Amino acid sequence: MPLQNTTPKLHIPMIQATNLQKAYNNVTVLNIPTLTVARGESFGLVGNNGAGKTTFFRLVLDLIEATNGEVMIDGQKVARNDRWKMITGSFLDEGFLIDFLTPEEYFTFVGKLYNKSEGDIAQFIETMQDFFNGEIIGKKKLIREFSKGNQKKIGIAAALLGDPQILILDEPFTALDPSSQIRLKRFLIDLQNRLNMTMLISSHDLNHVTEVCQRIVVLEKGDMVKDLQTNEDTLKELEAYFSV
Ligand SMILES: Nc1ncnc2c1ncn2[C@@H]1O[C@H](COP(=O)(O)OP(=O)(O)OP(=O)(O)O)[C@@H](O)[C@H]1O
Repeated sequence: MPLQNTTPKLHIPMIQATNLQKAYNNVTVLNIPTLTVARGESFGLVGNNGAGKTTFFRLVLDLIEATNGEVMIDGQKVARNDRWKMITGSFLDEGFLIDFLTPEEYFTFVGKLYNKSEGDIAQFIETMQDFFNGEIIGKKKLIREFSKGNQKKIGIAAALLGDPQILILDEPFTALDPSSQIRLKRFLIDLQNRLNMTMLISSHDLNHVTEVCQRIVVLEKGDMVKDLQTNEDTLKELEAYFSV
């Protein structure tokens, strides 16, 4: 057997950013000298509007090109190959959806990308029923006809359809009703505990993000200004930081 197949990868960080910079019109909007996310870590990203959170996620997912530096997932440069895509699930915004399909058609489409059978997809939908709260399946509506919150649920579910090792969600709690926010929190914590899933989650809600993430990084104008292991003081520390 070739050596690379027998070498355990456990020592390689799940996500590694090195000298990562993004500039628009010569203005740097993100500057991360080095950042490592370990396997199974739940990583929360907070920061005011325009701090660079979505830009960072777009760079991690190779949706935009870095001005300098690189991101590696599972030891592979995201900008050089596709293998990391099979272990990465993500939902940043409704641009990820195909909104002229019904949710069922969309899940079938995404499931096929991950070689899922019809039975696998039906079983997956069943596991999401609590999160969907009876509002998504069997409605005979196109995704574009659903509310923003329900579109978000469809996108988050689709991100999980390929059994990812890494889940990247941009502001997943925004637009969800309070019951759905609580269900989503429980669901994410369960995925961490049961599957050791690595998570990157941005949020403007300091309560939610500190409940769900073991580590919180604060971005300010593109710079990482805090990197905290979550404990009982973290919420207070963040509230103090953001209070004006
Ligand atoms: N395509 C673009 N062209 C020019 N500037 C851009 C572009 N995309 C993002 N920016 C700028 O990059 C900066 C970071 O934006 P980004 O969307 O990453 O912030 P964010 O932290 O996700 O903000 P929010 O909390 O408002 O969603 C902002 O100043 C934004 O105006």
